[in-house]
Amino acid sequence: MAQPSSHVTAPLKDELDIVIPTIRNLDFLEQWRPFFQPYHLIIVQDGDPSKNILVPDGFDCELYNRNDVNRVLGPKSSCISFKDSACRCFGFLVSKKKYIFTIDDDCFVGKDPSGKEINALAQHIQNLLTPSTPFFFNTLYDPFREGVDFVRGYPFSLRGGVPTAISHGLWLNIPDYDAPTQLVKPLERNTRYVDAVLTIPKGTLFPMCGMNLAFDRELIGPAMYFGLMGDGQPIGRYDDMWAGWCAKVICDHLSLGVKTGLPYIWHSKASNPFVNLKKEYKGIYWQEDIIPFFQSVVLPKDCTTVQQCYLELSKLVKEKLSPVDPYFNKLGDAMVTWIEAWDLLNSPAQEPAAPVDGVKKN
Ligand SMILES: O=c1ccn([C@@H]2O[C@H](COP(=O)(O)OP(=O)(O)O[C@H]3O[C@@H](CO)[C@H](O)[C@H]3O)[C@@H](O)[C@H]2O)c(=O)[nH]1
Ligand SMILES: [Mn+2]
Repeated sequence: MAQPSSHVTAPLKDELDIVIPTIRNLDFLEQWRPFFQPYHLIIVQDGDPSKNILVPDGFDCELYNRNDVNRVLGPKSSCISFKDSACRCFGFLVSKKKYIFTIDDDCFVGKDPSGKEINALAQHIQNLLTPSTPFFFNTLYDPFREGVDFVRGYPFSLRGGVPTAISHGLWLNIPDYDAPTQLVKPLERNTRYVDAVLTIPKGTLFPMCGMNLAFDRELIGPAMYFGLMGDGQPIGRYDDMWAGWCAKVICDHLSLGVKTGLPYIWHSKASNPFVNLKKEYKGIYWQEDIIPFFQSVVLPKDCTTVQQCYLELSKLVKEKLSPVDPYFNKLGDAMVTWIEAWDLLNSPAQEPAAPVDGVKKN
């Protein structure tokens, strides 16, 4: 039984937007109502814009469909994917808030081992508001959690940590497996609740999943581009992975932190593994070249903003990865278009975007 909304806190309710990419009705919001109702939702409707997406009453939300994306961005809309969850990054563009929480519409409220419902949003906020420790590993995990601290031998000069840019949550029930793994393990369910939050060490990449993810938009927003995926592209379902690799390299360069672990959500996967295999198979072998590329990236010292780092990265993507496939030339150009769109929509003079074809509901 969901907690009555009167008993649920709503930290940062005016500084955080919830971004949901969707191709289906959003009934799942009923279960999240106690946790999400105080917040503003940005819904990015993918696929056919003429399809009517039902949103439960009582949520403060704006819904953007593809017609809105094209209207708001004009020719720059070419950088926003179509028919892939990558479209969610349009919501990151149009938000005006400091924090973003993005969640998939087949993710539900999880329960911790005591049976208590998990307020995933509050845990992400706790992760983002406390420092990360990428330069020296704390063996008792996140030292800024209640009841934990730095262990003996941890340099005092490093105990201040660094600002946290990304909070990566996990999933009970259906784990975020790639299609081959899901095909050979169709019945595997994640029942393991690990009560830990870890900073991902500097110099280490990780597979960022977009289904239960929060980030500080002012610290790392311009790097959270989910790439060119889906319709018309040779690859899909690597949207969040691409953003995670780019963002982690930039976080390392700018001394920002990335945390993974709590909170858990309950994932009841809606997609088909055979369809997924067709979308992601190129990514499965391309990533054997992509990962060494990101591991080798050294950004110039004079890159001091996320945008500068990202534009430098786009040049390296075109130079180093286009021999893997010409797609990376197109992706490198789309990365530049994304930054142009980001700077356009986030310049002080810019009026906030608003859906016209989509709907604004209060
Ligand atoms: O063409 C599409 C397909 C889906 N969406 C929306 O995106 C999310 C994720 O879709 P779904 O839950 O069906 O996919 P999964 O296989 O469970 O998860 C994948 O999605 C990414 C994580 O977010 C990652 O690639 C995989 O983990 C839902 O909200 C769909 O409605 C879409 O917008 N367009
Ligand atoms: Mn899913």
